[in-house]
Amino acid sequence: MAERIRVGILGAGGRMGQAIIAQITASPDLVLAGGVERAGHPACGQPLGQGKVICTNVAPLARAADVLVDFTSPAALDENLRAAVEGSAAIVVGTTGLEAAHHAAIDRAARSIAILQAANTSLGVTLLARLVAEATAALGPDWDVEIVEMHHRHKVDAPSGTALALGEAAAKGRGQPLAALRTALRDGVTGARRAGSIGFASLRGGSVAGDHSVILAADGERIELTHRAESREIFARGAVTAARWLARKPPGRYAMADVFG
Ligand SMILES: NC(=O)C1=CN([C@@H]2O[C@H](COP(=O)(O)OP(=O)(O)OC[C@H]3O[C@@H](n4cnc5c(N)ncnc54)[C@H](OP(=O)(O)O)[C@@H]3O)[C@@H](O)[C@H]2O)C=CC1
Ligand SMILES: O=C(O)C1=N[C@H](C(=O)O)C[C@H](O)C1
Repeated sequence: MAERIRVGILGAGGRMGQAIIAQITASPDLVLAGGVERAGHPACGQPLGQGKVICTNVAPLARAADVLVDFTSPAALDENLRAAVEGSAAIVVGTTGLEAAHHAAIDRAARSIAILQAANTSLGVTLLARLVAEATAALGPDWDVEIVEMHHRHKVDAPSGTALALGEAAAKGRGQPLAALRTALRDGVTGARRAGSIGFASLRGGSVAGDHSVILAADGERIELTHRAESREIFARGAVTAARWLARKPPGRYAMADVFG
């Protein structure tokens, strides 16, 4: 039997960390190499697979794992990437709220290790992004693009990483970067809509796992492309599929579309 792939979980005590641990425990070809949490977290020191949850630094886990899975916070990314590079571990980055400097750090690390960054690891959203790019390319700039997302009351970043990724897909369909088309948040007397722009709206409440709609609106008609996550299991499943796929890949930056084909 082939060697099992050793997976380390960054943010092991979090909502996604727990959902991913459940998926790995049910996968005979994978083994938990341990986890990392923030100092003082109740999970610190608890046994996890072949290791335990450590709360000091990521380096020992990166050395013990073939692949790390990171669902933490943007503030943790630099240290997580550094540990992955030093430990020669691949890394799946699912954390959202990333800024240009985080993406530059991912690009640098991808020169020496395999990295997959995705704001949404579900199969449905991976396909939705492709459909959105095709739709905006086909429809042209007379169709206004608005992206609406709703998430649970605990979410800390807005717009969601997925909404921004769908915005990137819509902008790509128009052959432009999102930065050139994105509108500022609307509040007060905003003036009329700027032609060709892409708008975002974020709702927060309850336990919603993640809903995203891309609305394409023209004079007299409207298309709405919607994805609804019914639970975190779809993200966890995709993250584990990505980790398995990435574990033995050469250095480089990859996306979920590479995994699902
Ligand atoms: N790509 C995708 O498909 C998905 C992405 N996400 C994203 O994943 C991230 C996590 O989401 P979720 O699990 O709901 O959030 P949680 O807050 O439940 O989990 C994050 C965990 O990481 C820990 N953490 C935060 N910062 C650090 C740090 N510097 N070092 C070590 N541990 C740290 C947190 O500890 P503490 O509680 O002490 O802060 C917490 O236990 C978010 O950015 C979210 O948007 C979520 C779902 C799907
Ligand atoms: O924080 C969440 O929960 C989610 N975050 C991701 C995002 O920001 O897009 C993915 C998913 O929608 C759930």
